[in-house]
Amino acid sequence: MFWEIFDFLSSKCSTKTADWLMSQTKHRPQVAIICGSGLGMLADTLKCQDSFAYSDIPGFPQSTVQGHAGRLVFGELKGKSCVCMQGRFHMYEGHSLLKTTFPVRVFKLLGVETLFVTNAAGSLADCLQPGDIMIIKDHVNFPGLVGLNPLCGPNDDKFGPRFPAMSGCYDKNLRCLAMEIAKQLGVAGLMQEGVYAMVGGPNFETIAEARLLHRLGVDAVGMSTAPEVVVATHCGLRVFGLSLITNKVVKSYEDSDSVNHEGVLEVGRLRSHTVQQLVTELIGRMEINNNNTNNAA
Ligand SMILES: O=P(O)(O)O[C@H]1O[C@H](CO)[C@@H](O)[C@H]1O
Ligand SMILES: Nc1nc2[nH]cnc2c(=O)[nH]1
Repeated sequence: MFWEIFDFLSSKCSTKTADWLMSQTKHRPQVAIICGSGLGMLADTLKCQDSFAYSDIPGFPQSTVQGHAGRLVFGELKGKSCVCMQGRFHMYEGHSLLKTTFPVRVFKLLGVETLFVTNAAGSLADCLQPGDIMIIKDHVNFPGLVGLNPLCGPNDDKFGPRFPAMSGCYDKNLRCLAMEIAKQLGVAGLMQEGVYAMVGGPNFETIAEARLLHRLGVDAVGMSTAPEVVVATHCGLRVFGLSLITNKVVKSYEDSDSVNHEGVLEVGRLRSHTVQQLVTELIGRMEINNNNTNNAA
């Protein structure tokens, strides 16, 4: 009963929100971008903007984290129609996973075909330094592995199947194109592919946790992204993801470094231009398949 009410509300709500947005803007986005902590400047690249505070959008959750402005920006980028979330929702804010991923289904209903997810993350791999950019090749969804998954509850067949495959959820062609663009922009030295892991947060890792993640083969860790990608893949969106490495995760008891959110945001500011260039070129050069038949509407 509980799940039935929840599911009904989610499905109805996303349709209501998408309809409201379509009544307020002429943009019909093909691409959606979710900005990670300190990466909200990605929206500044959009031309002919229509912008909405989350608090004005029916059904939208509210951002509570510093570095997440809480605005949905529509606009054009290199001839493609885009929508950009300046601020995402995290599980640790107290949102249900249905709420943290709610915008993804709204994007599907708006006709979006490709989702760009970005985040700030700590590095566990020795070869990833603060300021580097990791193209996400795959993820480990730790909350998902223990049942904290936005797809739990009755399946909404309008969006996708009960048991969606997640192998290949980060599009290989887009990953290759991103590396090619990085070479042309002269920033290939900052970039490599890796595995992102989502943990629940809001605390950063203990040293024992950091060592565990490292041994498990995780390259970068954060507190977001995986649920959005699961929901996007479930409803057939193509996904590209990148992590801006904002800090090294402390793995040694001898190391006196410690991470804080202000430092995370600062690295975002320092790398804003490069991240903007990469995303702009990638969106400009990627093919749109127009395979969002919008059959979830
Ligand atoms: O994942 P995004 O939203 O980029 O933010 C990352 O940065 C914050 C910690 O500084 C956490 O919210 C973590 O998930
Ligand atoms: N969990 C986690 N999230 C982050 N976001 C940015 N840096 C970090 C980090 O070191 N750990």
